[in-house]
Amino acid sequence: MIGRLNHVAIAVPDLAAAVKTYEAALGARVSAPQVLPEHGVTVVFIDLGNSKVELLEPLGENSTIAAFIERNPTGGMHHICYEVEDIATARERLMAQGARVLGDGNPKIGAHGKPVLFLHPKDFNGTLVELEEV
Ligand SMILES: CC[C@@H](C(=O)O)C(=O)SCCNC(=O)CCNC(=O)[C@H](O)C(C)(C)COP(=O)(O)OP(=O)(O)OC[C@H]1O[C@@H](n2cnc3c(N)ncnc32)[C@H](O)[C@@H]1OP(=O)(O)O
Ligand SMILES: [Co+2]
Repeated sequence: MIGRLNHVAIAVPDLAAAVKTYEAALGARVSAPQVLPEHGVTVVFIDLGNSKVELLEPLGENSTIAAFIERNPTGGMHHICYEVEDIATARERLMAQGARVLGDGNPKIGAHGKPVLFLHPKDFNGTLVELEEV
């Protein structure tokens, strides 16, 4: 079911500062920021050729990642995103296995304009898993 690694996401308290570090220290080519109120984050992507790094900063009072940044003030690894061919089939299989699909349980459109789902970290060895349909 899961295919390629689409991205690894790092939550940061200050996106502009993190972008500067990645550009200056790692020579990263960073995309323009995307403000995504429906996800409560602002994100940029670093294209690695075979995968991506997503840097994300809380957006707004009730950002989904506000609590994460409170717990990890300097930021940290936030989630891993695997690609799936069909998000509805993936959702059925996961629910049949008793995995918790987060939010209202329905896919949302993610930063790449594709449907995404999130799975509870407690069901995947402490790692927040995102699935993106490709
Ligand atoms: C840009 C769009 C999209 C894309 O296209 O790529 C994105 O990536 S959007 C990214 C932001 N959106 C999300 O993360 C949505 C899914 N996340 C959630 O629903 C919540 O963040 C959460 C996972 C339910 C956590 O909620 P939170 O309020 O932070 O805390 P809780 O107290 O409910 O946490 C319960 C438990 O889980 C641990 N936790 C929280 N976040 C993570 C994490 N990122 N990785 C690992 N573990 C995490 C938290 O520490 C709690 O553990 P205990 O204290 O042991 O109970
Ligand atoms: Co993501």
